[in-house]
Amino acid sequence: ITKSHQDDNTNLNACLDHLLRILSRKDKQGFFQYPVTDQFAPGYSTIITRPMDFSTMKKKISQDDYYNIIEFRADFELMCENAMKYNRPDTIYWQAAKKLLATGSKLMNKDKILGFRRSLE
Ligand SMILES: COc1ccc(C(=O)NC2CCC2)cc1-c1cc(C(C)=O)n2cccnc12
Repeated sequence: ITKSHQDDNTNLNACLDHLLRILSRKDKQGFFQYPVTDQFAPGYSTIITRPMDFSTMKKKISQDDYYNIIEFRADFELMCENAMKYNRPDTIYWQAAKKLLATGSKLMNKDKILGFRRSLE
């Protein structure tokens, strides 16, 4: 019997929720939990055209917005790259983003993703 589209998404969403929890736990200071506001970061919305944060990624999972793990990883990388673009290398935000990006790359490297996909079949 063929699996319904909904089944596929349920497995994928369970996978993505798991990845989000692991990555989110690394952000102990909460710098990536919510959208950055211009109030805290002057000029942020003009410098960063595609903002991303963990709460937005969580909402996208619940709305079935991610077709696969690659799309989820792209949003994660966007979130880290935004922080390394807006903030200078000597800031706590730039350094936190770099560390987070390294964790994500290990967690979602090509082989791991292949393994995930096989487990979804
Ligand atoms: C949701 O975003 C945040 C939430 C809380 C904090 C925060 O607790 N900042 C205090 C630590 C020194 C002030 C910072 C941020 C924050 C993230 C960021 C990012 C991710 O660029 N940021 C940049 C400039 C100024 N503040 C921030």
